[in-house]
Amino acid sequence: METQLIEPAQAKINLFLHVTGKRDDGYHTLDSLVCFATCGDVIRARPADDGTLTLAVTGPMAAHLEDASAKDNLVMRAATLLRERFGIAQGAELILEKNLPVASGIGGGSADAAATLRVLCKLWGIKARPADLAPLALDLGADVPVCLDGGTVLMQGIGEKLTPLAPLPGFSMVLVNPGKAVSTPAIFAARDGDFTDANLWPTDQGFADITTLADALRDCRNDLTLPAVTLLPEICDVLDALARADGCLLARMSGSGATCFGLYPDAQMAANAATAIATTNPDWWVKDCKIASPAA
Ligand SMILES: C[C@](O)(CO)[C@H](O)COP(=O)(O)OP(=O)(O)OC[C@H]1O[C@@H](n2ccc(N)nc2=O)[C@H](O)[C@@H]1O
Ligand SMILES: Nc1ncnc2c1ncn2[C@@H]1O[C@H](COP(=O)(O)OP(=O)(O)OP(=O)(O)O)[C@@H](O)[C@H]1O
Repeated sequence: METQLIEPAQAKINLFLHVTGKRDDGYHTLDSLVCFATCGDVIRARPADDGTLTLAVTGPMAAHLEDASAKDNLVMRAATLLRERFGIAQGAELILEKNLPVASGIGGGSADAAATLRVLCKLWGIKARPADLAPLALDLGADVPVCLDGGTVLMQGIGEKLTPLAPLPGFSMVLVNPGKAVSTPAIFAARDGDFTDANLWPTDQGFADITTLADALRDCRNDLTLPAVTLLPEICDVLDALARADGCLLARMSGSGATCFGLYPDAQMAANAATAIATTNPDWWVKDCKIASPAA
Protein backbone atom coordinates (compact mmCIF):
# COMPACT_ATOMS: atom_id res chain seq x y z
CA MET A 1 0.00 0.00 0.00
CA GLU A 2 1.23 3.50 -0.83
CA THR A 3 2.72 5.45 2.08
CA GLN A 4 0.80 8.51 3.21
CA LEU A 5 2.13 10.44 6.19
CA ILE A 6 -0.09 12.80 8.15
CA GLU A 7 1.14 15.70 10.28
CA PRO A 8 -0.98 18.13 12.31
CA ALA A 9 -0.24 21.87 11.98
CA GLN A 10 -1.73 23.14 15.22
CA ALA A 11 -2.82 26.74 15.73
CA LYS A 12 -0.23 28.82 17.61
CA ILE A 13 -1.51 30.91 20.48
CA ASN A 14 0.46 33.82 21.98
CA LEU A 15 -0.87 33.81 25.57
CA PHE A 16 0.96 37.10 25.94
CA LEU A 17 3.16 39.04 23.57
CA HIS A 18 5.47 41.80 24.74
CA VAL A 19 7.45 43.82 22.20
CA THR A 20 10.76 44.46 23.96
CA GLY A 21 12.78 46.30 21.30
CA LYS A 22 13.57 46.80 17.64
CA ARG A 23 16.66 45.57 15.81
CA ASP A 24 18.56 47.56 13.18
CA ASP A 25 17.07 45.35 10.44
CA GLY A 26 13.54 46.42 11.44
CA TYR A 27 12.54 43.17 13.16
CA HIS A 28 11.18 43.48 16.70
CA THR A 29 12.37 41.51 19.69
CA LEU A 30 9.63 39.79 21.61
CA ASP A 31 8.82 38.02 24.85
CA SER A 32 5.90 35.70 24.22
CA LEU A 33 4.40 32.72 26.00
CA VAL A 34 3.37 30.39 23.19
CA CYS A 35 1.21 27.27 23.36
CA PHE A 36 -0.64 25.26 20.74
CA ALA A 37 -4.30 24.40 20.30
CA THR A 38 -5.91 21.07 19.45
CA CYS A 39 -7.33 22.57 16.24
CA GLY A 40 -5.37 23.41 13.13
CA ASP A 41 -4.48 22.55 9.55
CA VAL A 42 -3.30 19.12 8.41
CA ILE A 43 -0.46 18.23 6.04
CA ARG A 44 -0.48 14.92 4.14
CA ALA A 45 2.55 13.71 2.17
CA ARG A 46 3.13 10.87 -0.28
CA PRO A 47 6.31 10.03 -2.20
CA ALA A 48 6.45 11.21 -5.83
CA ASP A 49 8.56 8.83 -7.89
CA ASP A 50 9.18 11.37 -10.67
CA GLY A 51 10.99 13.73 -8.24
CA THR A 52 8.43 16.55 -8.49
CA LEU A 53 6.95 18.58 -5.66
CA THR A 54 3.23 19.26 -5.90
CA LEU A 55 0.69 20.84 -3.58
CA ALA A 56 -3.09 20.57 -3.48
CA VAL A 57 -5.12 22.60 -0.98
CA THR A 58 -8.42 21.40 0.44
CA GLY A 59 -10.52 22.44 3.45
CA PRO A 60 -12.91 25.25 4.36
CA MET A 61 -10.28 28.05 4.17
CA ALA A 62 -8.62 26.87 0.91
CA ALA A 63 -10.32 29.60 -1.14
CA HIS A 64 -8.63 32.28 1.00
CA LEU A 65 -5.17 31.29 -0.22
CA GLU A 66 -4.67 33.21 -3.43
CA ASP A 67 -3.24 30.54 -5.69
CA ALA A 68 -3.44 27.33 -3.75
CA SER A 69 -0.48 25.59 -5.36
CA ALA A 70 1.68 28.69 -5.88
CA LYS A 71 5.36 28.32 -5.12
CA ASP A 72 5.15 31.11 -2.50
CA ASN A 73 2.80 29.03 -0.35
CA LEU A 74 4.74 28.38 2.84
CA VAL A 75 4.26 24.63 2.38
CA MET A 76 6.02 24.71 -1.01
CA ARG A 77 8.66 27.13 0.27
CA ALA A 78 9.42 24.81 3.22
CA ALA A 79 9.61 21.72 0.99
CA THR A 80 11.83 23.43 -1.59
CA LEU A 81 14.22 24.83 1.03
CA LEU A 82 14.49 21.47 2.81
CA ARG A 83 15.35 19.73 -0.49
CA GLU A 84 18.00 22.34 -1.30
CA ARG A 85 19.66 22.38 2.14
CA PHE A 86 19.78 18.57 2.46
CA GLY A 87 20.47 17.78 -1.23
CA ILE A 88 17.36 15.63 -1.64
CA ALA A 89 16.41 14.37 -5.11
CA GLN A 90 13.13 12.73 -4.11
CA GLY A 91 9.81 14.48 -4.70
CA ALA A 92 6.55 14.59 -2.75
CA GLU A 93 2.86 14.97 -3.32
CA LEU A 94 1.63 17.32 -0.59
CA ILE A 95 -1.93 18.05 0.47
CA LEU A 96 -2.73 20.95 2.79
CA GLU A 97 -6.09 20.81 4.56
CA LYS A 98 -6.63 24.50 5.31
CA ASN A 99 -8.90 24.85 8.34
CA LEU A 100 -7.46 27.98 9.97
CA PRO A 101 -8.24 31.50 8.76
CA VAL A 102 -5.40 33.01 6.70
CA ALA A 103 -3.28 35.93 8.02
CA SER A 104 -5.01 35.76 11.39
CA GLY A 105 -2.34 35.74 14.14
CA ILE A 106 -2.51 32.05 14.94
CA GLY A 107 0.41 31.12 12.74
CA GLY A 108 -1.47 29.10 10.14
CA GLY A 109 1.18 29.48 7.46
CA SER A 110 4.02 29.07 9.98
CA ALA A 111 2.42 25.92 11.44
CA ASP A 112 1.97 24.55 7.90
CA ALA A 113 5.64 25.23 7.09
CA ALA A 114 6.80 23.55 10.32
CA ALA A 115 4.52 20.52 9.77
CA THR A 116 5.86 20.24 6.20
CA LEU A 117 9.45 20.12 7.51
CA ARG A 118 8.50 17.43 10.04
CA VAL A 119 6.57 15.26 7.59
CA LEU A 120 9.17 15.50 4.82
CA CYS A 121 12.03 14.63 7.19
CA LYS A 122 10.11 11.40 7.85
CA LEU A 123 9.17 10.79 4.20
CA TRP A 124 12.69 11.44 2.89
CA GLY A 125 14.53 9.82 5.80
CA ILE A 126 16.35 13.01 6.84
CA LYS A 127 17.90 12.47 10.27
CA ALA A 128 18.17 16.13 11.22
CA ARG A 129 18.46 17.25 14.83
CA PRO A 130 16.24 20.17 15.85
CA ALA A 131 19.36 22.41 15.85
CA ASP A 132 20.00 21.51 12.18
CA LEU A 133 16.51 22.59 11.17
CA ALA A 134 16.25 25.75 13.30
CA PRO A 135 18.07 28.16 10.90
CA LEU A 136 16.09 26.84 7.95
CA ALA A 137 12.85 27.30 9.92
CA LEU A 138 13.77 30.90 10.79
CA ASP A 139 14.47 31.65 7.11
CA LEU A 140 10.83 30.74 6.42
CA GLY A 141 9.42 33.11 9.08
CA ALA A 142 9.89 34.28 12.66
CA ASP A 143 7.09 32.01 13.91
CA VAL A 144 8.27 28.82 12.16
CA PRO A 145 10.90 27.74 14.80
CA VAL A 146 8.34 27.78 17.64
CA CYS A 147 5.85 25.87 15.48
CA LEU A 148 8.54 23.29 14.72
CA ASP A 149 9.24 22.64 18.40
CA GLY A 150 5.66 22.75 19.77
CA GLY A 151 4.83 22.49 23.47
CA THR A 152 4.73 25.44 25.86
CA VAL A 153 7.57 27.80 25.08
CA LEU A 154 8.87 31.23 26.06
CA MET A 155 9.73 32.74 22.68
CA GLN A 156 12.31 35.55 22.58
CA GLY A 157 14.64 37.25 20.13
CA ILE A 158 12.64 37.71 16.93
CA GLY A 159 11.32 34.17 17.42
CA GLU A 160 14.53 32.12 17.35
CA LYS A 161 15.29 31.99 21.07
CA LEU A 162 13.07 29.28 22.51
CA THR A 163 12.91 28.17 26.14
CA PRO A 164 10.70 25.12 26.67
CA LEU A 165 8.62 25.48 29.84
CA ALA A 166 6.82 22.98 32.06
CA PRO A 167 3.41 22.01 30.64
CA LEU A 168 0.62 24.39 31.63
CA PRO A 169 -2.50 23.15 33.43
CA GLY A 170 -5.16 21.99 30.96
CA PHE A 171 -7.73 24.53 29.79
CA SER A 172 -10.31 25.06 27.09
CA MET A 173 -10.28 27.93 24.63
CA VAL A 174 -12.52 29.62 22.14
CA LEU A 175 -10.81 31.15 19.11
CA VAL A 176 -12.69 33.89 17.25
CA ASN A 177 -11.73 35.66 14.03
CA PRO A 178 -13.89 38.42 12.56
CA GLY A 179 -13.28 37.16 9.02
CA LYS A 180 -10.82 39.85 7.99
CA ALA A 181 -7.14 39.25 7.26
CA VAL A 182 -4.56 41.39 9.06
CA SER A 183 -1.05 41.98 7.71
CA THR A 184 1.70 41.22 10.27
CA PRO A 185 4.18 43.81 8.81
CA ALA A 186 1.46 46.50 8.85
CA ILE A 187 0.69 45.85 12.52
CA PHE A 188 4.37 46.00 13.56
CA ALA A 189 4.81 49.17 11.49
CA ALA A 190 1.79 50.82 13.22
CA ARG A 191 3.15 50.11 16.72
CA ASP A 192 4.75 53.03 18.53
CA GLY A 193 5.58 54.17 22.05
CA ASP A 194 7.79 52.56 24.67
CA PHE A 195 8.91 48.96 24.65
CA THR A 196 7.99 46.53 27.43
CA ASP A 197 10.73 45.23 29.72
CA ALA A 198 12.04 41.77 28.83
CA ASN A 199 11.94 38.69 31.10
CA LEU A 200 8.81 39.60 33.10
CA TRP A 201 7.41 36.04 32.95
CA PRO A 202 8.32 33.74 35.90
CA THR A 203 9.75 30.82 33.89
CA ASP A 204 10.42 28.69 36.98
CA GLN A 205 6.91 29.00 38.40
CA GLY A 206 4.38 26.16 38.12
CA PHE A 207 0.64 26.80 37.99
CA ALA A 208 -1.72 24.65 40.03
CA ASP A 209 -4.71 25.32 37.80
CA ILE A 210 -6.07 27.53 35.06
CA THR A 211 -7.26 30.16 37.56
CA THR A 212 -3.74 30.85 38.86
CA LEU A 213 -2.38 30.80 35.31
CA ALA A 214 -5.03 33.30 34.19
CA ASP A 215 -4.16 35.53 37.18
CA ALA A 216 -0.50 35.58 36.10
CA LEU A 217 -1.41 36.18 32.44
CA ARG A 218 -3.51 39.19 33.44
CA ASP A 219 -0.26 40.93 34.51
CA CYS A 220 0.89 40.61 30.89
CA ARG A 221 -0.66 41.74 27.59
CA ASN A 222 -0.42 41.67 23.84
CA ASP A 223 1.47 44.83 22.84
CA LEU A 224 0.18 44.53 19.26
CA THR A 225 -3.46 44.90 20.31
CA LEU A 226 -3.53 48.70 20.11
CA PRO A 227 -2.13 48.94 16.55
CA ALA A 228 -4.33 46.01 15.47
CA VAL A 229 -7.50 47.56 16.91
CA THR A 230 -6.60 50.89 15.27
CA LEU A 231 -6.42 49.18 11.87
CA LEU A 232 -9.37 46.82 12.50
CA PRO A 233 -11.75 48.12 15.22
CA GLU A 234 -13.89 44.96 14.97
CA ILE A 235 -11.25 43.25 17.13
CA CYS A 236 -12.78 45.12 20.12
CA ASP A 237 -16.15 43.48 19.38
CA VAL A 238 -14.47 40.08 19.28
CA LEU A 239 -12.73 40.67 22.63
CA ASP A 240 -16.01 41.89 24.17
CA ALA A 241 -17.94 38.87 22.92
CA LEU A 242 -15.36 36.46 24.40
CA ALA A 243 -15.12 38.32 27.72
CA ARG A 244 -18.90 38.49 28.15
CA ALA A 245 -19.39 34.71 27.74
CA ASP A 246 -20.00 32.85 31.02
CA GLY A 247 -16.85 31.54 32.68
CA CYS A 248 -14.32 33.50 30.59
CA LEU A 249 -11.11 33.87 32.61
CA LEU A 250 -9.19 35.94 30.07
CA ALA A 251 -9.85 37.31 26.57
CA ARG A 252 -6.86 38.45 24.50
CA MET A 253 -5.64 38.81 20.91
CA SER A 254 -3.08 36.30 19.56
CA GLY A 255 -0.01 37.37 17.54
CA SER A 256 -0.67 40.30 15.23
CA GLY A 257 -4.41 39.50 15.16
CA ALA A 258 -7.14 39.52 14.30
CA THR A 259 -7.90 36.19 16.01
CA CYS A 260 -8.61 36.47 19.74
CA PHE A 261 -8.84 33.70 22.31
CA GLY A 262 -10.89 33.27 25.45
CA LEU A 263 -9.75 30.92 28.23
CA TYR A 264 -12.42 28.84 29.98
CA PRO A 265 -12.12 26.41 32.90
CA ASP A 266 -13.84 23.50 31.13
CA ALA A 267 -14.90 22.21 27.72
CA GLN A 268 -18.64 22.68 28.34
CA MET A 269 -18.23 26.38 29.15
CA ALA A 270 -16.07 26.85 26.05
CA ALA A 271 -18.63 25.01 23.89
CA ASN A 272 -21.46 27.16 25.28
CA ALA A 273 -19.46 30.34 24.67
CA ALA A 274 -18.64 29.26 21.10
CA THR A 275 -22.30 28.50 20.33
CA ALA A 276 -23.48 31.82 21.75
CA ILE A 277 -20.82 33.86 19.89
CA ALA A 278 -21.35 32.03 16.57
CA THR A 279 -25.12 32.45 16.80
CA THR A 280 -24.88 36.21 17.33
CA ASN A 281 -22.09 36.67 14.77
CA PRO A 282 -22.67 34.28 11.86
CA ASP A 283 -19.88 35.86 9.75
CA TRP A 284 -17.18 35.20 12.34
CA TRP A 285 -14.97 32.09 12.49
CA VAL A 286 -15.51 30.55 15.92
CA LYS A 287 -13.81 27.41 17.22
CA ASP A 288 -13.72 25.82 20.65
CA CYS A 289 -10.67 23.70 21.41
CA LYS A 290 -8.17 22.84 24.14
CA ILE A 291 -4.51 23.49 24.80
CA ALA A 292 -2.61 20.69 23.05
CA SER A 293 -0.54 18.38 25.23
CA PRO A 294 3.14 18.41 24.15
CA ALA A 295 2.86 14.98 22.57
CA ALA A 296 -0.37 15.73 20.66
C1 LIG B 1 3.57 38.40 15.69
C2 LIG B 1 3.97 36.93 15.72
O1 LIG B 1 2.95 36.14 15.14
C3 LIG B 1 4.14 36.49 17.16
O2 LIG B 1 4.22 35.08 17.31
C4 LIG B 1 5.27 36.71 14.93
O3 LIG B 1 6.31 37.48 15.46
C5 LIG B 1 5.12 36.95 13.44
O4 LIG B 1 5.87 35.99 12.80
P1 LIG B 1 5.77 35.73 11.22
O5 LIG B 1 4.38 35.96 10.75
O6 LIG B 1 6.41 34.41 10.96
O7 LIG B 1 6.66 36.93 10.69
P2 LIG B 1 7.63 37.03 9.42
O8 LIG B 1 6.92 36.46 8.25
O9 LIG B 1 9.00 36.51 9.75
O10 LIG B 1 7.75 38.60 9.31
C6 LIG B 1 6.77 39.41 8.70
C7 LIG B 1 7.08 40.85 9.05
O11 LIG B 1 6.65 41.11 10.40
C8 LIG B 1 7.57 41.96 11.07
N1 LIG B 1 8.14 41.26 12.22
C9 LIG B 1 7.97 39.91 12.37
C10 LIG B 1 8.48 39.27 13.49
C11 LIG B 1 9.19 40.03 14.44
N2 LIG B 1 9.71 39.44 15.54
N3 LIG B 1 9.36 41.35 14.27
C12 LIG B 1 8.83 41.99 13.18
O12 LIG B 1 8.98 43.19 13.05
C13 LIG B 1 8.60 42.35 10.04
O13 LIG B 1 8.15 43.56 9.43
C14 LIG B 1 8.54 41.23 9.02
O14 LIG B 1 8.94 41.65 7.75
N1 LIG C 1 0.05 27.71 3.90
C1 LIG C 1 -0.28 28.97 4.17
N2 LIG C 1 -1.24 29.24 5.06
C2 LIG C 1 -1.56 30.52 5.38
N3 LIG C 1 -0.99 31.58 4.80
C3 LIG C 1 -0.03 31.38 3.88
C4 LIG C 1 0.36 30.07 3.53
N4 LIG C 1 1.32 30.16 2.63
C5 LIG C 1 1.51 31.48 2.41
N5 LIG C 1 0.71 32.22 3.15
C6 LIG C 1 0.69 33.71 3.21
O1 LIG C 1 1.30 34.09 4.46
C7 LIG C 1 0.67 35.24 5.01
C8 LIG C 1 0.51 35.04 6.52
O2 LIG C 1 -0.43 34.02 6.76
P1 LIG C 1 -0.57 33.27 8.17
O3 LIG C 1 -1.90 32.61 8.14
O4 LIG C 1 0.61 32.46 8.45
O5 LIG C 1 -0.59 34.54 9.10
P2 LIG C 1 -0.67 34.67 10.63
O6 LIG C 1 -1.69 33.70 11.17
O7 LIG C 1 -0.89 36.13 10.95
O8 LIG C 1 0.72 34.20 11.12
P3 LIG C 1 1.56 34.68 12.37
O9 LIG C 1 0.70 34.49 13.59
O10 LIG C 1 2.72 33.72 12.27
O11 LIG C 1 1.92 36.11 12.09
C9 LIG C 1 -0.65 35.40 4.28
O12 LIG C 1 -0.60 36.63 3.61
C10 LIG C 1 -0.73 34.27 3.28
O13 LIG C 1 -1.13 34.66 1.99
